[in-house]
Formats: sequence, structure tokens, C-alpha cells
Amino acid sequence: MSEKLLEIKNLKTSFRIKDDYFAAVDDLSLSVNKNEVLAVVGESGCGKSALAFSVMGLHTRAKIDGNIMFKDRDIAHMSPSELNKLRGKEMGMIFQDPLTSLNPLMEVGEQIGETLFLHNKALSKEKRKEKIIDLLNKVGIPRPETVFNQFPHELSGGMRQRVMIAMAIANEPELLIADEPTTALDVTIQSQILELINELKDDMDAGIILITHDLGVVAEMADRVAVMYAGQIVEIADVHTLFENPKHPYTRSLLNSVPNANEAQDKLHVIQGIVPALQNLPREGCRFKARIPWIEDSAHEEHPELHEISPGHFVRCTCYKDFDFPESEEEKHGVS
Ligand SMILES: Nc1ncnc2c1ncn2[C@@H]1O[C@H](COP(=O)(O)OP(=O)(O)OP(=O)(O)O)[C@@H](O)[C@H]1O
Repeated sequence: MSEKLLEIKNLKTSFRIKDDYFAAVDDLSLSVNKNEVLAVVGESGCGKSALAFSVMGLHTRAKIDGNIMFKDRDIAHMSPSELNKLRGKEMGMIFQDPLTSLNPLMEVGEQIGETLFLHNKALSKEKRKEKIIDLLNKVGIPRPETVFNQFPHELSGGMRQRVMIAMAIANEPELLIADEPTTALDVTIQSQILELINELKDDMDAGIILITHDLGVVAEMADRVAVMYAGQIVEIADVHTLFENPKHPYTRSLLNSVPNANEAQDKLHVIQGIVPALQNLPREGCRFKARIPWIEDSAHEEHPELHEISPGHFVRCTCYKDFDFPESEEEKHGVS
């Protein structure tokens, strides 16, 4: 039986725009087990990073409602000092762009050392250095003794990403959030980094939230997949089910918009439109409705819910039952 590490219940993360608050994560619930990679996918602007930052307690101005239970403690409402004790120790995060999270003025060894020191003041200077070299080795950095004394700008993008991973895992966190960890990297480095994250999962029995818009990465890495649209989860299932039997029109559109090298495909489907800006998100009814105008209004639920259609496979709104891709351009634009 898998052991639950994180349980998010009815999370609502809202940002203030002018005089109102608008939810970027809107009543979202999900859980992550130990030794599991949960991928969170969706187009730009659907709320993936807002979710990750909420879990890490990194939003300074957002309004957070709901609960984020991490090992039976509600971290959604912890004080900043309590959260600081958890971050970097029990929870680690890998960001998309290492330059935003590494200090440009500090040598690599010193930065990793600081993270170690913050959470383990008893470690002697010598032991700390030993541990840092070990970590640099572990994340596949050649000549770790040299890199120890280098500044981030002296390293390549792939090496910087590895340094950030070394920092994120320095204290062996139980929960690791990786937000687009390989987007900026070329394909060979990307697969090495993913392999590394996979090893960490097994070595440390960690739970991992992997945020990405790359479905190839999802197929390779994830145990389960949550598909997000407009702040909500629209489908969640184990990775095999999600790729073999996707149901929600949004999931099917995402999968259908990716060329499949193994199969002959007649036509790629392009999802029309974009995720609306936060202030313009439809909050009533099916949020995806405007992007599939050829589907009858009556197919949608008034208050779309997540339906468990097979064990562990949840789909939001009944419109999935009637969904198919349009046969013609006219149909696609809702003209019959
Ligand atoms: N601090 C903020 N203030 C106001 N709006 C914000 C803030 N941060 C995010 N948003 C808005 O919240 C929505 C979700 O953004 P978020 O960055 O979580 O999306 P995302 O799915 O991670 O996108 P990407 O893949 O581009 O990073 C977007 O409409 C974004 O403009």
C-alpha cells in the first residue's frame, strides 16, 4: 500500500488584480505518495507554477485557502519561520531557470554549504565540504573540486541545473517539486537530468511533483498524471491510462497536438484559443466549453465535477462522453 506524503485539499490560490482577487488555482485537491512521480501538465497559464509555489509557501502576496497537508501538518497556514525550517530540508524545489535561484555572487560550494548549514549546524566544515563534493558527484558534475570554487556564470546551463538539483536534494527532502526542470536544456542533458530525478525518487523514497508541458517527459517519468486547465484538474489517472484512454477533451487535444513518431497520424489537432487571462477565466460551468464550440451545450454539466470513471481515473464534466474531434473546419467553429 503506497504511503501518502502530501494531500492538497480544496486549495485556492488567488492573486489580487486591481481591487479583486482571482483564483489561479481554484478548489484543487490531489495527493502525492512516497516514491511517486506525479506529473502536472497543461498549457502556459493554467496554474501549474501557482500550485507549486503554494505548496512551497513561496507566494508572498497571494491569498491561500484550503489545506496542504504534508505529513499530517497543514503547511498552507504555517508561519514563515516554520516554513523556512521545512523548505530545503523536508521539501526541495528545482526551478526552471537556475539563474533565478542561484546566487550569482556566491561560489557553488559556498551556496550548497549554506543550505546544508542552515539545516544541520553541527556538521563540521570538513564534513560539509566532503558532503558537497559527494553531492556534486551524485548529480554528475565532472571535476567537482574545481566546480566547488566556481561561480554560476562560469558553468554551462546543464551544469547550473545540476548544481541547483544538488542544492534541492542536499538535505534529502521527502518532497521534491520540479517546475519545468529541463525546458531550457538540450535533449541529451534533459534525459540525464530526468534520469537523475528518477534515481533520487528511488534512493530517497521521495515524492515528486513534476511540472511540465512536455508530454514526452511525462510518458518517461510519471507514475500518475494530473491535467490542469484554468486552475482546475480536469483529468487525473495513472500514466498508462492517461495515454491509452484519455477522456477529457482537453487531455485528448493536448495528446493529439503532439506528433507521434511511432504511428502514422492523419492530422494533428490544434486546440483553438488560449487559456484566458486570470480576470477573464470562465468560473461558471465547463471552463473548456468555449474552446470546443462544436460540442452541444447540453453535453456540459452545470457544475462540472470530477467523476471517477474507473479506479483512480477522474474526469471533470460530462462533456467527455460526447466529445470527438471535428470533421471539418466549419464544424470546428460551431457551424453545422
Ligand atoms: N503574482 C501574480 N499576480 C497576478 N497573476 C498571477 C501571478 N502569478 C501568476 N499569475 C496568473 O495566474 C495564472 C496562472 O499562472 P501560472 O504561472 O501558475 O501558470 P503556469 O501553468 O505555470 O504557466 P507557465 O507554464 O507559463 O509557467 C496566469 O493567468 C498568470 O498570469
